[in-house]
Amino acid sequence: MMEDIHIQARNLYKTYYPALSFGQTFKSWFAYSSTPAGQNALSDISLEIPRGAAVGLIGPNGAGKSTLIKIIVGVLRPTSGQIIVANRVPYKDRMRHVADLGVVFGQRTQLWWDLPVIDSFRLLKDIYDLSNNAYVDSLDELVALLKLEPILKKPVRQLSLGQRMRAEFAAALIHRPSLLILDEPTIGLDALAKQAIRGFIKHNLRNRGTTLLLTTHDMQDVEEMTDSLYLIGKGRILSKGTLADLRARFFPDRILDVEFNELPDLNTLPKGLRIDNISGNNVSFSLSKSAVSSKSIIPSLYAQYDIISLRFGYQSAEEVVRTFYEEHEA
Ligand SMILES: Nc1ncnc2c1ncn2[C@@H]1O[C@H](COP(=O)(O)OP(=O)(O)OP(=O)(O)O)[C@@H](O)[C@H]1O
Repeated sequence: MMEDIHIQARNLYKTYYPALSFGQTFKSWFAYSSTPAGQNALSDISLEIPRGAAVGLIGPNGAGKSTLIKIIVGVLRPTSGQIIVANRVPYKDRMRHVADLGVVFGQRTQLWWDLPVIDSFRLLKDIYDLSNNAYVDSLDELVALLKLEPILKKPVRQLSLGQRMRAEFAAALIHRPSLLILDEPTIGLDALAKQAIRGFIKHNLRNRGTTLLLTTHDMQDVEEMTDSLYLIGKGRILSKGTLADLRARFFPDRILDVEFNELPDLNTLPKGLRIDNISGNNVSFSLSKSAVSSKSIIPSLYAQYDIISLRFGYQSAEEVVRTFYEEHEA
């Protein structure tokens, strides 16, 4: 069976031209070359996102993520190339497009600032032209999942950022869209509020088949909410795949953190272990996957040393992505 592609971009370019003053515009009519130099925010972007996938778009500041999101949302038109979302061209068919789209921008609100939260939801009911039943079903579900009951009657301006973001998610999903776009959804949130958002996405949204597109600088977001990612730099797609692929490419070794009762003489380590870092009685080792199996290494370490705790891990997503961009720059 052919995969159902939800978002497809082919050879997208977006060039921003500087705004010209009247005088500059007038001059440009007579200049030999009348096209002002533009800046390519996107260069030759092609991607395919299957329905139901959860995809992260990551890249440094200015890489072009927001520009790409705006084209997918339909508020920007590409300079050239093709964008199709659910068989529609977003910027041409905006009414039908937004009816099936939810967006959460961490830095902006879509709620009415001075109104109680519930009034924003009622306004959205009218905007999306939802039936009473559809609205009540969806609202009840979102209020329960996002724990909104205590804040429904509060004006948005009185909410903490964590409360407001939960309300933003409800507003983005009240019409049960098939595509949810999140632009830095956890920015500025404390650890608990981040966890509430990530948990909601992982446990409640993913199993419904909603397609998720996420941009973030927070690699924990990527790790917990997405299955694959596109790495963008200077307006181009530099790589795509899973975090596990990327990790295997840059950090094939596993990490073993050991806390010793007393730092021992580590000259006669079991084969395949390499010391990465020593801090007090804690030692981080690299463990080359091909050389040793964790099953055999644990008993030999315990037999040889006085160990308090031992933990296997992987290089953090942050480190993996940082290394990718560093290598790419080099
Ligand atoms: N309206 C605009 N007019 C002119 N240039 C713009 C405009 N919007 C963005 N740009 C430029 O396009 C490039 C890509 O910007 P974009 O905002 O898409 O990047 P980003 O990856 O979202 O960055 P960030 O992580 O900082 O949000 C940048 O060089 C930016 O300066």
